[in-house]
Amino acid sequence: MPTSPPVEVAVAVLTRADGSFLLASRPTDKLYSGYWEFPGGKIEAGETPLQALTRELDEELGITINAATPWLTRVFSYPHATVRLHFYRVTRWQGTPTPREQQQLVWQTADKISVAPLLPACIPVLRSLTLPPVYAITHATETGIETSLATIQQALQNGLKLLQIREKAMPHDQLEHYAQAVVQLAHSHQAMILINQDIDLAQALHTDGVHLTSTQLLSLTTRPAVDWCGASCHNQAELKHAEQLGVDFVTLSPVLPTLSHPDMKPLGWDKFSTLIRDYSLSVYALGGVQPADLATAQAHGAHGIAMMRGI
Ligand SMILES: Nc1nc2c([nH]c(=O)n2[C@H]2C[C@H](O)[C@@H](COP(=O)(O)OP(=O)(O)OP(=O)(O)O)O2)c(=O)[nH]1
Repeated sequence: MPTSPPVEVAVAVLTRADGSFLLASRPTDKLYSGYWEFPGGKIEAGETPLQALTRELDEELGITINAATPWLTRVFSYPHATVRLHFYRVTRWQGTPTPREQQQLVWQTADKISVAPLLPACIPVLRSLTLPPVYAITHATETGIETSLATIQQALQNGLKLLQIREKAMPHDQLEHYAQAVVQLAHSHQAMILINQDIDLAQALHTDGVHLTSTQLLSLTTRPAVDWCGASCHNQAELKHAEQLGVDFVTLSPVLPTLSHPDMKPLGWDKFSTLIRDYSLSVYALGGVQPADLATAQAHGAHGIAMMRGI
């Protein structure tokens, strides 16, 4: 029997400055009535996802979108249909969200959801929403350990929440000591810490997980047993494999010319956004990017930016 194409849906993660986002209960006349969901609805013929979202937020909440960036696209199969959800992050709007379809509205944070049940397709997205916009990567072999630890401490004090230890040329003994110090620093600031490549060390030091190299990613057929798993990607094949493996997020690089990989041709923002159009995982733009590039990265579909220098 031929399968029908997925129903295309545009969905808004309407986010306030404090990081909380809006959930709405589904009205009584709809399937899954009473379930909580992100505001949005089906994309009509001839509409782009953003046009549909603009219409839906006006109809459902009486607001006008001022700033929205593409985020994740996830396919989910319900018994009644398969849906493809085009998530947008909406950070600025005009008007106050007001229930226009007898729905209830509630502001929530990803780590503390107080309403239930959620539409099943929304649940995996909550994990992605806990990921911060900046992902820092260490380069202590270059700067020296003391400088690196001082820089990390300062960055943590300034709000850094996600860090990868990537010291490919550091002798193993030294790496263990350095990593121990970084884990302690990160955890004392409620930041997450991943280790590049070394799954055993990541587990031994009670880090939050591992960041796979692209070669390691392609060689794996099952996801490592860690809480958080990131992966480095440079092309479509790696992006696809990361999805199949079920990692939590990826970096895609190099976006711009970068000191650490001077021989690699940068993707540029257009190719970057083409590669991750309709992608289901959070993507950090990496390679030559600076804090000032965050808005550009998000406008091109990135979750955020990853940086070695510039933290
Ligand atoms: N709006 C929204 N829909 C979601 C989410 N998660 C999820 O699986 N869906 C599914 C449920 C539905 O099958 C589909 C959206 O359809 P809908 O019935 O709400 O669409 P609509 O507002 O255009 O309403 P209608 O014209 O069909 O009555 O997407 C979500 O977070 N928000």
